[in-house]
Amino acid sequence: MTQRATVLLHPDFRVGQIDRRVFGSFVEHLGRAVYTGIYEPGHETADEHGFRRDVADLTRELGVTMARYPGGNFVSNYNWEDGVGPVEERKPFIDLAWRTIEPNTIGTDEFLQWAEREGIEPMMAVNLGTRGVAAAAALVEYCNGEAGSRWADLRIANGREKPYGVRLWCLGNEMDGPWQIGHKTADEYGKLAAEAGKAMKLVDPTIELVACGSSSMQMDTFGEWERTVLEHTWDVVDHISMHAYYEELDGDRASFLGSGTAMDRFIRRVVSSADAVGARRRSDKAITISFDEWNVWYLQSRFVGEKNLPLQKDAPRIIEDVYSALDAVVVGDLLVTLLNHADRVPVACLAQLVNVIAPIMTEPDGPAWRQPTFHPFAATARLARGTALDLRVTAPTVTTKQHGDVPLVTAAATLDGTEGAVFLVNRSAEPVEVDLSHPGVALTLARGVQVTADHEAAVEGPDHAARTIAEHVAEVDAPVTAAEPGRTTLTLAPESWLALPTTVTRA
Ligand SMILES: O=[N+]([O-])c1ccc(O[C@@H]2O[C@@H](CO)[C@H](O)[C@H]2O)cc1
Repeated sequence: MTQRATVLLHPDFRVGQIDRRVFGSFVEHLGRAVYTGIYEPGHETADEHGFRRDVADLTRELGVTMARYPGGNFVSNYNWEDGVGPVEERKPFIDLAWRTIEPNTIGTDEFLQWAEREGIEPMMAVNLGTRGVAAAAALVEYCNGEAGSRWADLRIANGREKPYGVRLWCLGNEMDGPWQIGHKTADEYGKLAAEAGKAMKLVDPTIELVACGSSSMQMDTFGEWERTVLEHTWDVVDHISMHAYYEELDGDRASFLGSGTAMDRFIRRVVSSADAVGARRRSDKAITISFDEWNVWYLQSRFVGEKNLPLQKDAPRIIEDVYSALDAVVVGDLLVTLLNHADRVPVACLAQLVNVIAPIMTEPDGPAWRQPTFHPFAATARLARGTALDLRVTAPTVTTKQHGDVPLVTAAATLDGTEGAVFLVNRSAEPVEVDLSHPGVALTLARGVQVTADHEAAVEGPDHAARTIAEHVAEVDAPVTAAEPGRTTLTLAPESWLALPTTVTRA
């Protein structure tokens, strides 16, 4: 018998306004993200600054609103001063995070000017691994200061008069992770982050600060880390970070397809941890979440075994995961989860943008192309505007090894005036009938985008990616099987993600 789910939608039931920064991404000095990724002078599409036009065009098509830089693990041993000033005077150094010789050809100015040209809001991270308060405050002054002080004047001497006005700042990266250069306990990090943040806001009171949360929900210190860090930083920070990567392990497809539920629980737990600190302090402040690293990453199954990286130079090929259509369905489902938490997750970054666990791939001196995961992100960034609606979803569940019971159908909906979008995921291997109930509301569902999962391992290179996309990503009519006033029935394809533009009018 066909499985059924119900989704109740009403324009008055709302989660919250969607912050466009939730469609951010991430450019780290890692592998080929920067060199031969966004930047490759001599490439046939390179602009006058040496940045690849083909990559920038795909970035625009992807709909990325914001980009985090320069790390990631990279930032925890980075001296930002080494990456500014005349390029010919910059010295290479050993990036200890990825054991790569970093030439310092691209630094703060080059990145910020690229982001500005491409209309992307930058999100900068400061080094709280090997450095501290003074270097962090100096970098804010370098980026945002007006003429008349040392670091702002250095920026001007380096050819940039106007302050960049970088609004979002990460206080370090994954400082709870033993792999991090300058790894700290929650107390050590919390105290340092509070002081660095205080100094940074004294330089520019308009900035927003992100404290490091846990590197994943599986960290032994998860929960206690958030509590301790927020106790120290409560008065100075605006957001706490979350990072999560999901992968299919041992062919356990059901758990992998349930990743969005794991992300949902992770968000609820971090919100609870933050609110518990606030409650104890009798504070009305709502700390929000910067989910500044999320994606599918074959981390345990591939990367962890390859962690003893040899020292390399010239932008080595590391962490260049190749994605399947199944991965794309999961990415779409993770976006559904983020939309459903629009009230507490204003900032998120798909990690990363180019070549490194990325929706966009390049060959040096060759083409740039989309991975299957490109499409659910691009469609969501394009369609999800205005307010996220608070849906009521009733769906059959499946018991998974990793996450226990997870629903077989997930959904999100957004509304901007009378224009909206509905996002639906079927995690089951069978078709599912969804009764979309919209009492008192006339709903039209237009042609949208569907991704259906595949069963093959992804193969490197543009040809396989193009074939997978041609076979599994399609523009489709809304799969409506019945409609009556206040109720529309749709059939969702097995293991699929669907985005449909809607118009919503009160009947
Ligand atoms: O679970 N792990 O073993 C693990 C290891 C590294 C790790 O790094 C994070 O992911 C990297 C790639 O985006 C970023 O540079 C860093 O912030 C995140 C998780």
